[in-house]
Amino acid sequence: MIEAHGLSKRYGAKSAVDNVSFTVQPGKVTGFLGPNGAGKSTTMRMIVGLDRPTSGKVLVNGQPYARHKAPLREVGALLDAKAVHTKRSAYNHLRAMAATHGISAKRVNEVIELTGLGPVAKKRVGGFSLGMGQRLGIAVALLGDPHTVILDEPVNGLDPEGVLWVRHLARGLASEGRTVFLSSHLMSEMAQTADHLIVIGRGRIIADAPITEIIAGQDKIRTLVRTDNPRDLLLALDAPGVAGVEKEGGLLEITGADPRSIAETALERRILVYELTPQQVSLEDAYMELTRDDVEYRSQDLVQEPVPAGTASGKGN
Ligand SMILES: Nc1ncnc2c1ncn2[C@@H]1O[C@H](COP(=O)(O)OP(=O)(O)OP(=O)(O)O)[C@@H](O)[C@H]1O
Repeated sequence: MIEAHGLSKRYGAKSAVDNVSFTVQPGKVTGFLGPNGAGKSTTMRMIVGLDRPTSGKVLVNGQPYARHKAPLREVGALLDAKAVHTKRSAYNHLRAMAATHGISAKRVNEVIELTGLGPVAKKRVGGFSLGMGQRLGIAVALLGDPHTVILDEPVNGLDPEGVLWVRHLARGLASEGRTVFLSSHLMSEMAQTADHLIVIGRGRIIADAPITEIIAGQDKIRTLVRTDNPRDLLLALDAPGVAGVEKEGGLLEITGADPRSIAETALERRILVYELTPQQVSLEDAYMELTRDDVEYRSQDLVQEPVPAGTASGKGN
């Protein structure tokens, strides 16, 4: 179990993590979801003692990470897949890690097998693809057979087969009763892997709930209706929980009423409807909506507004 209490991290004037509290339970995959720069890596680094909190604390199985006698057996983490000695082979890298933590050579072979590194285990890590490097990072995280596994963006650089493999691995580890904490900026990935989601934006928690609850919360029926008489249809549909907005050209966007009941109401009132399109709110849309104000850099911020001809600011005149 991981417990964060009022955890904050500032880098000078920059607040990377801002008074965050959450619990990551064993026996589940918990997804840590947020846009770039939201504070996921910083939080994960604080969990394993690589960054010192400015305030607050975080405990792993009841103790700060550094207090555990055999931390690698307690917590396995993939935080930066590139942080390896590039001249060593994957096997030698794992052997060296194992030797310094009293872990057997047998376990090294087990994790090589488990992560599918067998065919490249004797090759120099420097020549590894992003995906192979990622698998090596996961092998290191699993070396101590830890109760708690923390993986920062584990599917980064993996091909579809690799993504599936991480998904099965995470689910398998959780089914053995371990605490599994995975970060991602992709809702679609988390939706298929996690049981529980913690969503972070600009260093603050914006959602912390079982994935089923998050999906259910987004399950609003939205229907686009085109009619000759939008006003009358809106009046006729007026009921608690039903809302409608009139868009251009007789187009209505209706929430809270299913398409059939909209059609029935229109028929009763003899209002002509010539388009009726149920809209699916995808989980990805819901996530974008949830984090819209919490994205650190938006693509539009990076695009210069074009200046219409003849309205230049006077430069060069
Ligand atoms: N060592 C540092 N010095 C200064 N600022 C930092 C440092 N590390 C992180 N930050 C800033 O803190 C904020 C959170 O960064 P963090 O890497 O934790 O986010 P993230 O959610 O992991 O994002 P990403 O998905 O891009 O890795 C960002 O604004 C980042 O620029």
